[in-house]
Amino acid sequence: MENRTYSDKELIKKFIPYYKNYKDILAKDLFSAFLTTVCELLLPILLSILTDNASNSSLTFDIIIKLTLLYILTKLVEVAGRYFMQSYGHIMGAHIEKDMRADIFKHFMTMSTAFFNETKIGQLMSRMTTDLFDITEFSHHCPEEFFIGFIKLSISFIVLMTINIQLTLLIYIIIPIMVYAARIKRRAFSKSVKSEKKQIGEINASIEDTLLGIDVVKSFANEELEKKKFKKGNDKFVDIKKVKYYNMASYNLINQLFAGLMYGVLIVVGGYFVIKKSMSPGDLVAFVLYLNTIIATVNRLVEFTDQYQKGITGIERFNEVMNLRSDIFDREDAKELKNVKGSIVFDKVFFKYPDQAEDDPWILDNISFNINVGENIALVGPSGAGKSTITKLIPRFYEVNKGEIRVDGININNLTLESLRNNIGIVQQDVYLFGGTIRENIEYGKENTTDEEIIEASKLAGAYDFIMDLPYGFDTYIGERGVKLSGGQKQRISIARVFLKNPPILILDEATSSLDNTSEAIVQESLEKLTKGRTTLTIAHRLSTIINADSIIVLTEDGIAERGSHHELLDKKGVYYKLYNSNNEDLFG
Ligand SMILES: Nc1ncnc2c1ncn2[C@@H]1O[C@H](COP(=O)(O)OP(=O)(O)OP(=O)(O)O)[C@@H](O)[C@H]1O
Repeated sequence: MENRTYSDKELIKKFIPYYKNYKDILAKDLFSAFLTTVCELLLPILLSILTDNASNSSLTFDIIIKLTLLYILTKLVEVAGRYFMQSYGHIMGAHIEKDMRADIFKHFMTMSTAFFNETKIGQLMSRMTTDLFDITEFSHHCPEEFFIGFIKLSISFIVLMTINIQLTLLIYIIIPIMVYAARIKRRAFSKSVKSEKKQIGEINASIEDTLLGIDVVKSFANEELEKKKFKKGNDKFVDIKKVKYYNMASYNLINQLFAGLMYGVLIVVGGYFVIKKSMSPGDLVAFVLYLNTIIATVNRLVEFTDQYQKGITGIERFNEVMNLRSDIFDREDAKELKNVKGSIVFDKVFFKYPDQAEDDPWILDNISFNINVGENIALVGPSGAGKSTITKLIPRFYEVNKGEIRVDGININNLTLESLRNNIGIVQQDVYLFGGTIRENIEYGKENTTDEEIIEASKLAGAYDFIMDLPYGFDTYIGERGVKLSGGQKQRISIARVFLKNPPILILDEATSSLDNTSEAIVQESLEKLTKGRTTLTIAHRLSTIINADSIIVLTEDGIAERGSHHELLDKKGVYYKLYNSNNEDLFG
């Protein structure tokens, strides 16, 4: 928890608004906690009365019956209070967890592509599960534990003070020393628990790494080396465990020593006061029972510091995520892109990815070109030249560093992201389909679609026939819960999505080799239909696409080398001609 931006107090202050909608549940939770605790604290008094009557030989059945009835009553209230406390506390926690999860999800949706490229999805998932769980537990246990602890220690103090001031003060002086010593050991214990978890994580990661790369291990006959590497981590695990258990044992030792000390004081000093008749035997019994409660409360509070720390760390990490601001957002005076025709201009564009160092060369270095309305452009060039980068800049997944990109003559930075992206259709090589039905995946292209529209779009995409052959047609589940689709089938579903969206601008990333010949032909046919009447930029790998394009842009690492039709470029006898004739596959990425 070193180098923290916010103190515990500031973090708790930021967290408190989450209780706002659940004040009534919190009040009920704490009231139940209060009832339970007070009832628990009544038991020593009942036993003290019983002992005093017994030692005075004044115990009667009448007293026993009254004490028993009182005991039953307090026990019933105590049990009921605990029941309500547990229910209300956890229900409030669940509400808070739901609200925080909704907030973090909403926030993720505002983040840019760069954020998701730079952040591991696993880490984000952990924030949505582990951190939120810790915060939920904190949200009700923290008020409950501190409230109960406070009531128990203060009521015990008041009751014991009315019995014997000196003895009470003697015991209460020992408590802070006990808390101090116990906390030191508890912290050391918690630290070793963390190291243990980290080590387990490392061991698991190393097993996973070796098993995933088992072919490489075997081909280098490196099994022994892997075993040695693994043994090191596995041995370290035992060393960490040793420290953990020593710390755990010392923590218990300290607790027992101090408890022993307090009981010792009670026997010696309490016994003395009983002999001196300034305390009755019943008072001594009350002291013993209250001391039990005090020690248990102190231990619980010290142990609760672990959960408290976890909760605070969770809140801190939650806060960190919520404080992240997307670097791509709508400008204050952003305009809607309406009635789009579809011309695209790159005007002296310089670009570097956000995670690149300042002195790294530009990925796009002063790139200028224009695509007229309805034109079909093929982008070709060697791998790494920046073809995909160009296509990511048009929907503003990243923003240019210098220069500007204009759609219909308007700088895209001055448009709302939603209106810009609504007018661009993207078909990627690697199609991602969401869990759910085929219909849901196609509908993703447009809200409130009719069955006719979905059927029409899938027919245009060449997907209708294979969908109808599936067990439940459009209602067939895909992915883990349902059928597995081939690469070509997935492509066609993603094309159907774009048909439904019907955008004036298209960006296509042509598949290189993942499709078999038949699928490729169908996909190609659907794509040709899709591009009709739309401004299209295709990262082209196939000669047929390149030849059919209105114009070819040849991108190399030094920028745009040439532009023209296939025949023009061949006639020019420049870069394209050389690459084409040398049959260099890199020409097409
Ligand atoms: N998210 C990123 N962060 C940093 N650098 C990146 C990122 N994505 C791509 N690059 C780099 O930008 C350069 C251009 O990559 P890009 O993917 O645009 O090339 P490409 O021409 O499409 O290549 P290919 O045909 O292999 O897909 C490469 O050097 C690549 O390493």
